[in-house]
Amino acid sequence: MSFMQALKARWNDSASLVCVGLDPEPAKFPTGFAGDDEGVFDFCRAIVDATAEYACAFKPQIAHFAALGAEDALTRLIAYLHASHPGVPVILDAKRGDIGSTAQQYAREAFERYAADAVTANPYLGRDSVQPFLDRADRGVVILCRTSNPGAGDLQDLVVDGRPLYQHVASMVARDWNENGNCALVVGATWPEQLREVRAIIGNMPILVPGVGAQGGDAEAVVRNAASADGTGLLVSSSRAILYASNGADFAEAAGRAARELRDTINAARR
Ligand SMILES: O=c1ccn([C@@H]2O[C@H](COP(=O)(O)O)[C@@H](O)[C@H]2O)c(=O)[nH]1
Repeated sequence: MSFMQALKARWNDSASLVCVGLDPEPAKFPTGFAGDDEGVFDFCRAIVDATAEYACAFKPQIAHFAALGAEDALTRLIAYLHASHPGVPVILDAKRGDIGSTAQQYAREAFERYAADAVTANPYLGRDSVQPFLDRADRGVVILCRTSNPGAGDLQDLVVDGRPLYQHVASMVARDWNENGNCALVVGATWPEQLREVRAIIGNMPILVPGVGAQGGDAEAVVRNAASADGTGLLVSSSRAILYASNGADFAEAAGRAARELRDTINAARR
């Protein structure tokens, strides 16, 4: 099954548009979890088991593992996700993109080494820098369009031929890059107006929406402005607000509760 087929099936089966972000930060772990490979894996596994029921996808952020030298934990975590929660797609948030020969290695890293179902990619270098990902029709390519951070507009809003650059990215991906039907876009929850504009450009293509929770985005506005015609089309991603909902012994239950509450907030807005 391809990433897009798996995502559609999971939206349906879970009745959830929540993507649980996995950004391990040992300083925020509860007592008893070390910052080494073992501790990172054990913490993330507990979070995954507590939240899978409410998740349409998981999104491990590669820098949070690599900075700790915990790449083995990431490999084991994705293998664990596939084995214990089959059917829940895994998006590796790596924001890759480089000249073709290097991009090929990034594609191998995401899809062979880590066995991710999809990867985030940066379109700044142009189509050839993303082509090795696009060529993998069975895997997803989630392309940065209008990011959630405060400085997103510095470059992404620059007006080119009468419209902002992020709208060109949206059009180009929807019209030209999505030949294999395996593309999605990233648009931050912190920009509801831009979400609405992007949805109008791209039809039903999925949008990964980080920025609810710790970054303050409004989940209801995300759904109102950017759900697709059938009420899906979104992966509303939250990391810290779920992972660190409690740093006590109840951390996993608190994470499950936070994921469930986000799912319910989103679903109330879908009706
Ligand atoms: O525009 C973007 C693209 C990616 N991210 C990533 O999502 C999570 C957000 O974490 P929170 O704790 O829910 O704020 C993180 O991994 C970012 O690297 C993003 O925030 N914005």
